Amino acid sequence: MENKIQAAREKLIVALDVASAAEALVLTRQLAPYAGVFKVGMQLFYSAGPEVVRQIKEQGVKVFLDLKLHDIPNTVGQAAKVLAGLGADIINVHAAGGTAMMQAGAQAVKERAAALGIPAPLMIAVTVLTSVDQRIFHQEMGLAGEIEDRVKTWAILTKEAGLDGVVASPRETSIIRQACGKEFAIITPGIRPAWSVSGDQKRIMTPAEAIGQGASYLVVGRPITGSDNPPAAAQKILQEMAEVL
Ligand SMILES: O=C(O)c1cc(=O)[nH]c(=O)n1[C@@H]1O[C@H](COP(=O)(O)O)[C@@H](O)[C@H]1O
Repeated sequence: MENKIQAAREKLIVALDVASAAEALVLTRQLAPYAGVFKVGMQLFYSAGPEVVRQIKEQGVKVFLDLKLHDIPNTVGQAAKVLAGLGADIINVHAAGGTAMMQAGAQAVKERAAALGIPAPLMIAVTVLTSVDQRIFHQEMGLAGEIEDRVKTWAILTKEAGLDGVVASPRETSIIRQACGKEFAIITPGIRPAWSVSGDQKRIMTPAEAIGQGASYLVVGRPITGSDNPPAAAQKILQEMAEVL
């Protein structure tokens, strides 16, 4: 069981959606025994600045820098180059930006990492956000068909563009795994243990279900960071993941 707990820890990403480096570092210290990766998103990065990436890494954990780049290829390439220099382990863009944009980001990251002599971060594309349901997809975004078909198409495009994986809901994981193979990284937010509230997330699954579908990593934020006892919540989720590994 100890091996399975360790394997589960490598797959658990805690979303540090907090407003300051101080709060992020307290959570990282408390939760590092249970999670191997910590996610710095827009709120934390915009308030604490790039330095927070290094501060979190000093705790001996990996950093997923979730800034979801989405712009013209040149702009994304230049921005990705800067982010690769911060030492993040995972960086992401939006697949909706298209092949040329994803390629520009991926190439810039590889070149910058090679120039610095550091391992290249995983370059990941966000498919359809987990807060989007079929109604929003059709009526507000004006997209036809099923969400899972769009996710599959974008996952294949992502792989063809030379990226390492995608962010998607756990509900699309098995379709992506089938289409893109076992080496392709699938990062799944929208994780809600049976004891937690769904909030703004729409396409959700429990930690055990997401692992059962073949997710490479699970992103969990509020069920852990918003609980009265974050380490206990993280431990409970880790246990649930380990039981099905
Ligand atoms: O790229 C992401 O990480 C992401 C993509 C997505 O489709 N859905 C999604 O929730 N996320 C992120 O995953 C985290 C989920 O947090 P909780 O809903 O609090 O568990 C947030 O930090 C989101 O920004």
